[in-house]
Order: sequence, then structure tokens, then C-alpha cells
Amino acid sequence: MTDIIIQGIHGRMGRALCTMIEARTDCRVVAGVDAKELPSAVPVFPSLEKNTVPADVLIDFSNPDATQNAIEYCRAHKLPCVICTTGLSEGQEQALRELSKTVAVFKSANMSLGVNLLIELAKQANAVLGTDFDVEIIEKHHHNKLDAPSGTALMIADELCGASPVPYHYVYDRHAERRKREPTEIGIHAVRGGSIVGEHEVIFAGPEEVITISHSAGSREVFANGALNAAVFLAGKPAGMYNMKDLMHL
Ligand SMILES: NC(=O)C1=CN([C@@H]2O[C@H](COP(=O)(O)OP(=O)(O)OC[C@H]3O[C@@H](n4cnc5c(N)ncnc54)[C@H](OP(=O)(O)O)[C@@H]3O)[C@@H](O)[C@H]2O)C=CC1
Ligand SMILES: O=C(O)C1=N[C@H](C(=O)O)C[C@H](O)C1
Repeated sequence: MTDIIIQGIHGRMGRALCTMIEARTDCRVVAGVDAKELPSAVPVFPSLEKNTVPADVLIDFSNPDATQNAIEYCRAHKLPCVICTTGLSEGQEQALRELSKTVAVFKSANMSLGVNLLIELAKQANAVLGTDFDVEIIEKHHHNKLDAPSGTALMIADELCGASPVPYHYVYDRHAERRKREPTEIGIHAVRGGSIVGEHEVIFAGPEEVITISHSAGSREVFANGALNAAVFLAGKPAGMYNMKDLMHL
């Protein structure tokens, strides 16, 4: 049984985690952390520093400031963590890499099986198509999302760059530009509206043909399930940086 603390327990993802965990026998939520005070079945603390409940893993779906607290708390308490919050600064990304030298850290901007498979398919497509095909990424999310572009869009672009000899650079949203597109660009575009859970499209536009690989999340359950699987996977693992490739054996 993996005992989990959820940071951001009263948020959209925190609530989805609490619902999904009820059906599981391999893990349970023992405490939460949230800026909001609301009734809860488990003790909820206003900050991790105030937590008094022992646990095996922390799952973080909050915001970058709270993630910074999680990094410090997990270092001090040697607590493995699953970091799902997006919009982190380069300094915070670096602090997570440092943390992973002493603690097991699982980090993914998208905990769904589908998006992580999409990344592998997109890398394969890019290797075949090369710079004859222009790469553009479009992401769509609900109107309450704070960061743009999405962590997933950036993760897709970073993975394409990492797997390609082409020195790509990113161009965001292409407004007020009057110039021709370069073949070494990856265009990244954000749409915000209504209750869209999360959609990502990778477009390879070539001479006379276009290939589009897309993923649409039907509900937050896909992210919640992925995060719970990651927490169970991570409990007891040695220090290191883990991601969905480790979980999915990609
Ligand atoms: N990796 C993945 O698969 C996914 C990642 N995400 C990412 O997860 C994050 C959270 O998303 P979502 O649940 O939709 O966001 P929400 O805003 O709904 O939830 C975040 C929760 O954290 C609380 N919070 C704010 N500050 C603190 C703090 N200092 N300490 C503790 N809790 C705090 C918020 O309270 P208050 O509202 O009062 O500020 C809120 O209840 C985002 O970065 C999002 O991009 C989302 C879905 C999937
Ligand atoms: O904020 C969200 O909702 C989501 N955020 C993640 C991101 O920024 O990529 C993942 C998912 O698409 C939902």
C-alpha cells in the first residue's frame, strides 16, 4: 500500500485524484496540502512544512511556487515525489534535477498514456520526414489554465529536438510577424476556451501532403490514473529522475 500526500488536493486535478484513488487497493491518500480550506476526508495543511502525516510519495498538481516548496520539503525529508505541475522556471527544473541526485523524482508534463505514445509516434514521423516537412504544434485547454504554452506542447517540442540532428528553435503564436517561415522552426500555438480538458496536435506540413498526429483527453481521469500509477511505481525506488517512458517501458 503506497501512502500518498497530494499537494493541490482541492484543485481540479487534486479532486480527480481523490475520486480515482477510491477504486484502488494499491495506494491511498493520507494527507493533502492546499491554499484553500475546504472539508476533506484526510488532514489538509496550508503548506507542506505544516504536514505531520508520514507518507511514501508526494504527488504535486499545484503551481510553480508550491512546487518550489515541494522540492525543498522532499529534499529535507527524503520523500519521493511525482511532479505534474507545469510552467516551472529553468531554475526550478534545475532544482528538480539536483533533487533527483538524492531522492526519486518522477516528472512529466503529461501523465496520460496517449500523449506519451503520441511523442514516440511524432519522433518517428519527424525522423522520416525531416525538414521538408514543417512542424507546428497546437494545444487547446480550458479558460482557467494559467500557463501557456502547455507543458505538454513544450515537452513534445523538446523531445522532437532531442531526437533530431536539426537545430530547431521555437516560434510562439506568430503574431505581428512579416517574414517567411524557416525550416528549422517549430511553431507552438496556444488556444484557451471553455472546459477543454487538453488537446495536442502535431502537424507535419510538407509539399502536397500534411500528416497530423493528435491526442484529446476526454477527462482528467487519464492524468489522475497516470499520476497514481507513477506514485506506486516510485515508492521505494532509488534516487534518480523518472518519467512516463520508465512506466510505459517505451
Ligand atoms: N502533468 C499532467 O498530466 C497535468 C498537469 N497539470 C498541471 O497541474 C497544475 C494544477 O492543475 P489544476 O489542478 O488544473 O489547477 P488548480 O488551480 O485547479 O489546482 C491547484 C490547487 O493548488 C492550490 N494551491 C495554490 N497555491 C498553493 C500553495 N502554495 N500550496 C498548496 N496549494 C496551493 C490551489 O489553490 P487556489 O485555487 O486557492 O490557488 C488549487 O486548489 C497545473 O500546473 C497544470 O498545468 C494539470 C493536468 C495534468
Ligand atoms: O492545465 C491543464 O489542465 C493541463 N496541463 C498540462 C500541460 O500544461 O500540458 C497537461 C494537460 O494537458 C492538462
